[in-house]
Order: sequence, then structure tokens, then C-alpha cells
Amino acid sequence: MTFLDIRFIDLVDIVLVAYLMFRIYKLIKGTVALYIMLGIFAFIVFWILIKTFGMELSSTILDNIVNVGVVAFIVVFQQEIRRFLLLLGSRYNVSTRFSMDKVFMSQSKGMMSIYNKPVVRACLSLAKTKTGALIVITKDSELLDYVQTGELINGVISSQLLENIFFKNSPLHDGAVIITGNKIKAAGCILPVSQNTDLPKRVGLRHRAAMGITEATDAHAIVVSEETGRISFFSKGQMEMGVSGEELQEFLNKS
Ligand SMILES: Nc1ncnc2c1ncn2[C@@H]1O[C@H](COP(=O)(O)OP(=O)(O)OP(=O)(O)O)[C@@H](O)[C@H]1O
Repeated sequence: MTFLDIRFIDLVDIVLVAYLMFRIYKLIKGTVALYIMLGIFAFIVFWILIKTFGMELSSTILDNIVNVGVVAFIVVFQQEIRRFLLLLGSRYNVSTRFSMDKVFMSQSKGMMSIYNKPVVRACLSLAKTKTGALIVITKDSELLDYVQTGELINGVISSQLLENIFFKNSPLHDGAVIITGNKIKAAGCILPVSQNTDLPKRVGLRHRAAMGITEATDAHAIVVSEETGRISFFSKGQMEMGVSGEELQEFLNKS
């Protein structure tokens, strides 16, 4: 039977589709897009059933809907498609992965971890005084789109510099600081805000912006809450709330 004639490439095909579906599910999990996707899935099942039973009138109407469906799909999922492509781009960005900077500037995990200490120190100090802060630490992607939304600093990381930036009367305290390698690249940056419905209701825009950037890119983010003085760590669209200095240091060293 040709039906059972499964080639190796078919298995690769199935695994690829399963992986893609899993990535899409992870991307839209907790957002309204998941329900829209389920709605589309139900629609496709309904359409297939109507075709199978040969119901001509319904089939013609649904065919016409499907014809404009691709455009509607792109419009409805504009943000998700953008996020998905951005994530793919930043994950597999060959130019930054093999950049000469990384080879010659000793940006190995071990070397870079010495720059985590001033970040942790600044966060603890900001937490003590309940000063709100949002810090993004870039990985492969340097987030130049977001750097451009703020003020360029390009200064070597120091806890004093971070504390000064987030000091309440400082002109740069609003928005996010972006750190790349051993440099504070920019401050006052505007980040994408997460639409994740799984986040607790009390969580405000600072936390949502930290969540948003880690959902859309491979960066990590730290938030110091102005309200509670609590430190939260964000990575891959996941939030660890109320972390201690040691835990924060560990997260940063691991990442
Ligand atoms: N899209 C954004 N990008 C960067 N920073 C943002 C963004 N939206 C809000 N912020 C920052 O968050 C601050 C507002 O925080 P808000 O009180 O809404 O958040 P929160 O998560 O409740 O934090 P907190 O616990 O510190 O109050 C703004 O003043 C601004 O500095």
C-alpha cells in the first residue's frame, strides 16, 4: 500500500511541522492569539467536513472566505509574525554569533560574569530605596532598534552609573537601560509591552515591558519594583519574581 510507504524525509517533515507548531504555541501561549488560532483551527476542521460531505453552497461561501483568509491572517497575527521572525533572526544571527568582537574581546561567559557584579549591586541598592528600574542585558542580538529609542551612553558598566540613571530626578530614569557586553549602551529606551494574559493583574507596564523584550528577543531583563522594592528576573518570556541578590547573580552568570 502506498499509504504506508513512509520515507525518511516524511519523518523529517513531520518532526519539522511538530517543532514549528510547538514554537508557535510557545510564542502565543497566554495571549489572545492562542484563542484566535484555536478558532481558525475549528474553522478549518468545519471547512474540511463541509467539503467531504459535498455541501456545495456552504463550500462556495467558505472557499471565498479562505481566499481572503491569508491576508486576514497576516493582519490579525501581524504582531506575532513579527515577533516570530525577530526571534528567528536574533536566535540564528550568524553575523553576531561569529563576530570578531566576541573572539578578540574575550566575551566568554567567565569573563563577562565579572560585569554582572555591579549590575547586582546596583539592583540591590535600588531595591533598598524602592527606586524603579528596568535593565535589559542583550545576548546575540544587540537590539539596536530599541537602543535607538533611548539616549546613547556607551559607558563601561558600574553600579554608580546605573544608580544615577535610575535616580528619580534623573532625566533618563524613565524607560529601560540596555547593556551589551561590558557597556551600558543606552538609557530611556522604549520596549515592546507583553500582552501575556498569564501575568498577574497587579503587574504594571515596567514588568510587562521586561516580559515583552524577553518574549520577542533572546535578551534577559531585570526589574526593580518602585512599589515593592522587589527584584524580578526575566528570560525567554518567563518571570522569576522576588529574587535575592545571590539568585540574581546566579541567573546572570548562567545566562
Ligand atoms: N514600554 C516601556 N518601555 C520601557 N519602560 C517602560 C515602558 N512602559 C513603562 N515603562 C517604565 O515603567 C514605568 C511605569 O511603571 P508601572 O508602575 O506602570 O509598572 P510596574 O510594573 O507596576 O512597576 P512598579 O512595581 O515599579 O510600579 C514608567 O515610568 C517607565 O519608566
